[in-house]
Order: sequence, then C-alpha cells, then structure tokens
Amino acid sequence: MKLQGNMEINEQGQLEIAGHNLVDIAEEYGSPLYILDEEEIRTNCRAYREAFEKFYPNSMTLYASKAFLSLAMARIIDQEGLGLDVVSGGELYTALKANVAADKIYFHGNNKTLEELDMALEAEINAFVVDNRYELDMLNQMAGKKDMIADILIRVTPGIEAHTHSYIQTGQTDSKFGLGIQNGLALEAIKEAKELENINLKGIHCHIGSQIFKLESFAKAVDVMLEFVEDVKEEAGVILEELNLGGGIGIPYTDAEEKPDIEEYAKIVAESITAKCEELDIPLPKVINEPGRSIIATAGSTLYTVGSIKEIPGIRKYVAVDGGMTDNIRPALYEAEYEAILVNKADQAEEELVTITGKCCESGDILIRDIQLPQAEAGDLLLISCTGAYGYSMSSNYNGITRPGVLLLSENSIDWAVKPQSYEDLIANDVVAERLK
Ligand SMILES: Cc1ncc(COP(=O)(O)O)c(C=O)c1O
Ligand SMILES: N[C@@H](CCCC[NH3+])C(=O)O
Repeated sequence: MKLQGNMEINEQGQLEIAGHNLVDIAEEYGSPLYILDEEEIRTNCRAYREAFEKFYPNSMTLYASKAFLSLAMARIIDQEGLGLDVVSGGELYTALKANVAADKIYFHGNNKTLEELDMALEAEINAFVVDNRYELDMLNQMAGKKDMIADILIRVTPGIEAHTHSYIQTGQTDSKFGLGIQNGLALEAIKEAKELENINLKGIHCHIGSQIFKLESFAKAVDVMLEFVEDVKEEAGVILEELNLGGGIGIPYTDAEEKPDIEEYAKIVAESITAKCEELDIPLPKVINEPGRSIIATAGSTLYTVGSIKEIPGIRKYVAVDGGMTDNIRPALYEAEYEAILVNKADQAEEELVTITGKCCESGDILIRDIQLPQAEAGDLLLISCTGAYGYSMSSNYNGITRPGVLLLSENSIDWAVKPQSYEDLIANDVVAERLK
C-alpha cells in the first residue's frame, strides 16, 4: 500500500500516522475507527488555494461538504481560507454552528425543501445553486416575502460525459441535476431569472462528475460553459459574472492510478478560461471550484481488527474485519478499489492473496477483492487507506452496526472529530416503544 500523507513505518515495523503508533491508537480508542490526518487535509486545502492564487486569482475554492463534514472539518476548511458547498439543511446547520461565515457558503441540491430554502435565506448565504425552475420560483417567492434578494447561480448540464463510473457522472444531458444547455432549458431558466424581482443571477454552475483523471475534461467543460455565457449575453442580454466548475478531480485509490496534480488542474482551468474568453471577447469571470474527494480522501483511513479467517481450498481466502459496507459503501456501490496494510506487520512481506470482507449480512459486503498481504491472523490490525471521502458521510447503521468514531490526528494532538456511536444512540429515537411496554 502506498503510504499517504503523514504515514510512516516505525522501527518496530508498525504503521504510524503523524507520529502516532496505530497499534497504541487501536488499544486506546478501539476499532473500527476512521482516522483523519489533519496536516494532510490542510496540505490539500493549501494546494488548491495556492494553485488558484498563482494561475487565476479571481477565484474561490469551496470544499464540497458531502465528502465529509463535522464541526472540526468545517473549522479546518475555514482556517485554510476555503468556502463551503453544502447540499442540505444538515450540512448548512453544521457549517453555521462551526461559525463559517455565511457569505462563504453556497447551497446545492436538486430538491431543496422549502424549509431548507428558508433556513439559507435567513442565514444570508453567498448563493443558491438553483437546480430547476420550481426552485427558482419558490426562492423568488420566499425571498419576496422576506423583502430580500437571493443571489443565485443556475446549475446547467454541459452535455459532457466524463470518464468515470456512471453513478457519479453528472454533466450529461440525461441527469437528475441541472438544466440542459443543448436542449435550451438552461437559457429559458436564465431568461426567467432575469425577470424575477427577488432573484439576482450571478452566474452558472456545472459539475461533470467525480473521480475524474483526465484533466482535459475540465477544459472541455470550460469551453462549453463559456460558449453558453456568450449565448446568454447575445440572447438574453445577461452578463454572467461567476463560473462555478464544480469538483471532481480524482485521487489514486490504488498504486495503479496516477494522481492528477492540483496545480496542473488550476493551470489547465485558468489557461482554457483565458483563451476562450479572449476568443469570444467576453470578460473574464470569477471562477469557483468545489473539490471534495481530493481534499479529504487521502487524509482519511479506516482501522479495523481482523477476526475470522476462512480458506476455501483452491478458491479463496476470506479475511473478515470488524466493519464493512456500513462504514464504506463504495466498494459495494461503485466497485471501488482500495489498498490496505497490516498495521502491526507493516514491514513484513506480502505473501498471500486474500479477500477482505466486512461483517454485514450481505454477500456483497467485500471491502477489497484480491489483495496481497502478509499472513493475517485474528487480532491483526488492518488499515484501508484513502477512505476519507464518502466513507463516514455515506455510512449507515445497517445490521444495527454503530458508526465508528472519527479520530483527528496531528503531531501534537489526538481527539475525536466525531465520537463513535453507542448502542444507546441506536435506540435513542425509538419513542413509541414506551407505549408498548
Ligand atoms: C455539485 C458538486 N460539487 C462538488 C462535488 C464534489 O466532487 P468531488 O468529491 O469529486 O471533488 C460533487 C460530488 O460529486 C457535486 O455533486
Ligand atoms: N459519493 C460518490 C461521489 C459523489 C457524488 C456526488 N455528486 C463517491 O463516493 O465516489
């Protein structure tokens, strides 16, 4: 397994993160456990900030909260000078509770409820990324009642099919998100927005998908989006000042994948915008980008304890751990691949081929199919790397399994970003049971 962030193998052949021995961490905090390497989060944030400052200063990077959000995470993001993209009342609530300034928050979602729109209006967030005509009308009415003007971007689908798993492609015309450029729906919405009294249209947004390795896909999106900006100017007389290009840079989950470079991404985006604006003779827009995965994925890993081991002669050896699809749904949902290491045998030769399974009652609960590891035994500690994005945030209580805690590690501190759930937490909301006693 490639060592990520501040991982190191110590003299006893055990894995450490930010100088903390994970064997000791498991003893003190138990397993399964999500671990976050704070310095790695900050490094990734800085990489975006510095790259855009260098190549396109009129820009803002928002962290896509859906990848992982907690109060501590929101504070780290804020301290590093990034804004936040939220997609629900819950994420907005967390961001506000963490004291993130409202004008650094953008609100996404294809079906924001009226309560959520109201909450965001009251908070005076920077902008709504309006996904459809219904939302546009509701927002206009609600802002009108409050005597407010809602700043918005309109989410459009540029008709680009990014090279990624179909479940996480979002830029194509046949998508539940946004309004199509090619079929004219986006332009119609813009013409309507222009006429609405309580709406201020600042710009447009697109997100072509997630886990994208080909940086040219973003350049393609820039071209389509700016051609649309030009059309909007001609056809509706509206100057769109803000261009939000979404998130999506991939990260290498396995050694076989190569890391797209954040600086290279910013450079490609900046160069394509500058060239296209010059060609179309339109003003340079303010650029927003919203990375999630590439900020938090490599900073996170999951620590498990090995339990049962079953060998089916001539077929497969299953090594089961004390978590599974409840803490990481991505292998089951997207056939996502991961790498792992035996923490307490980190310097030993990888001598057997095994399959890592979880403990859920599902045959599909396999975390890693076919991985070379040192000889595993019950009680060994297994760490799966790069689980920081969409691990905890997509976790569930299936099979009555409690959500593991998220431990934030830095050189000088260890503390819970989120405490582990208890069995009591599982039944805390079962109110009617009282009557059935
Ligand atoms: C609108 C939007 N912005 C940003 C992101 C973050 O994407 P990623 O985590 O791939 O950077 C997503 C998720 O795919 C998204 O849907
Ligand atoms: N949850 C997805 C990506 C995010 C999709 C959000 N638009 C994943 O784990 O890869």
